[in-house]
Amino acid sequence: MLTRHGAPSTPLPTGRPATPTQVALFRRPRAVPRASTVSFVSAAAVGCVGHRPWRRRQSSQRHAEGRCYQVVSTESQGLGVVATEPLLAGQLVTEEAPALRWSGAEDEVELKECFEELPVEQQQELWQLEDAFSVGAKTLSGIAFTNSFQAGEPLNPQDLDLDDERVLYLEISRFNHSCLPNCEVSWDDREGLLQIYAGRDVALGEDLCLYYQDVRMPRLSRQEKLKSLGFTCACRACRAADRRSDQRRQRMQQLLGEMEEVEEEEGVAKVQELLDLYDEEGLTVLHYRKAAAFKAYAMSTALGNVADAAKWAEMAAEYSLQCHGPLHPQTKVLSRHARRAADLNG
Ligand SMILES: C[S@@+](CC[C@H](N)C(=O)[O-])C[C@H]1O[C@@H](n2cnc3c(N)ncnc32)[C@H](O)[C@@H]1O
Repeated sequence: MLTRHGAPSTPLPTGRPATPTQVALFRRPRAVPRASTVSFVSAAAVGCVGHRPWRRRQSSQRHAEGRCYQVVSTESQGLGVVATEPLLAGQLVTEEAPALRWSGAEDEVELKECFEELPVEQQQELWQLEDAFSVGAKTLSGIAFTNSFQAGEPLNPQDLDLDDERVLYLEISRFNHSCLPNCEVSWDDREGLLQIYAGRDVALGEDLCLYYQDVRMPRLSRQEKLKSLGFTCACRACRAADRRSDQRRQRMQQLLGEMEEVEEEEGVAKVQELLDLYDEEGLTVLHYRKAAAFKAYAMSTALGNVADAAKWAEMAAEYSLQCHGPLHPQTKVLSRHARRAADLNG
């Protein structure tokens, strides 16, 4: 919340992705029937906002020819996902209903009971998923540790709580992590769907990757954190081990910390520096940019700078449109702010 700046009391959209996270134990999960409406989406323009087109075409059937991606074997990351056609920034890549949804802790026996309530076909699919934790034979909890997401879109990373609801998806589980991701997730609370959007334009044949954790830190810190998720990151950024990249990400981390304390005027300059660093680093994550723009909007509002406030609000709304789509509550709220700020600016 940015209320202490006297700016909008709207919850601040943050850059925290819904990440597959290790959960120690499990409580009774609920089996969620797999929606027959799971849709796979490919490209076609139906709308255009500002300089960044927002595009989607929805296929109502779940079949291969409706998809814009394919699951393939990768060299060093097991299975992964590649684009089977060029994608545009802000394009909905896929959305999926969870196969399992449970309150995320404590009882493996109950997890097993719940798993057994799933139709056999789904049980078999679930056993095919990666298990990065078990030594020898796969276990259900190992699969859940490796592939589940936290349900919902918490406002702050600190909100992450092991009791939170967890969700597991059969298809989306195949998206690998990258510290230079080109896709990001959005939670659709209305239907419990997880959606994946292209964070930038993507070429045919490119790997489609999410980020399982905040990637705005130097390589060694990223690697250490990812080890707790059971693997050593082999993404392009980690393989490159570039000293300048580490310096940029170190500075991002520093700026994000400073932003919590800073005076508004200095804060807007820091947001701009952060966005410039994202550009230099090729870090296209729309959630990060949306959060930064919203922060600058709030601070510009507090400073009474209506022209800047209108510019930042429009930017935040546009990023939200691209990483959440037009119906998401954050997009609606940010669009309202953008309209109000534009009116004030005349
Ligand atoms: C959610 S699964 C992703 C799909 C998985 N590759 C598969 O074969 O089903 C997460 C697992 O994929 C692998 N993985 C994902 N991103 C990776 C990366 N950047 N580097 C190395 N392994 C990765 C790790 O084994 C990790 O535990």
